[in-house]
Amino acid sequence: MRVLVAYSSKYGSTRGIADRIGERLRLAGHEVDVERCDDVEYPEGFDAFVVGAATYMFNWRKEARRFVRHNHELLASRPTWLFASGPLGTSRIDKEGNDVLAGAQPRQFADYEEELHPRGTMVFFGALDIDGLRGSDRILSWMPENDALPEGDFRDWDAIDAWADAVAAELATQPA
Ligand SMILES: Cc1cc2nc3c(=O)[nH]c(=O)nc-3n(C[C@H](O)[C@H](O)[C@H](O)COP(=O)(O)O)c2cc1C
Repeated sequence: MRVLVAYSSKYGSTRGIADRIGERLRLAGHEVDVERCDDVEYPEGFDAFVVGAATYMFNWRKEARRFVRHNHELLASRPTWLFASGPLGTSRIDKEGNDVLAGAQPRQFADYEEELHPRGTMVFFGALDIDGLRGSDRILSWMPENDALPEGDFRDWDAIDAWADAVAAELATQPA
């Protein structure tokens, strides 16, 4: 199947996740393009979609939201998966005993579940390099390190691979 992995990444860590998902789908025999959401020229040419973006201040990045808005009918009519990257740290459970990844779903996903009926949605741990922050994000570098935004690369490649392999397996069952 021809699969588009469309992503929106501010500092590059989500792009890395998108590239990795693309590689896994290719390994499973699919024909895959990995493109920034704003660079996608002909989405109609793909049979299936994986759309992913980083979460900032509880929102999926605007570029990805725009991509979904512009391609709403297409995404709703073909197999589509959504992912977000964001939470930082290694713990799956927070101090209150809540599931960190479930709690980090971007606000938009609830609506997308209703409107697009994606085959799956997923949240992956992200990465943060305080020294690399730009503009107003730099406010974080003036704050003492806190539990919510610890610095480091927390991307869980095993979880990413497992999810991508499940997507690939489901695509393999689709009629060509
Ligand atoms: C200013 C700022 C706000 C953030 N807000 C959130 C948030 O609301 N939820 C979340 O899960 N992660 C949040 N993060 C973490 C980022 O989503 C994480 O660093 C992500 O991996 C960045 O992806 P990128 O490198 O593709 O831009 C925030 C990070 C920064 C710097």
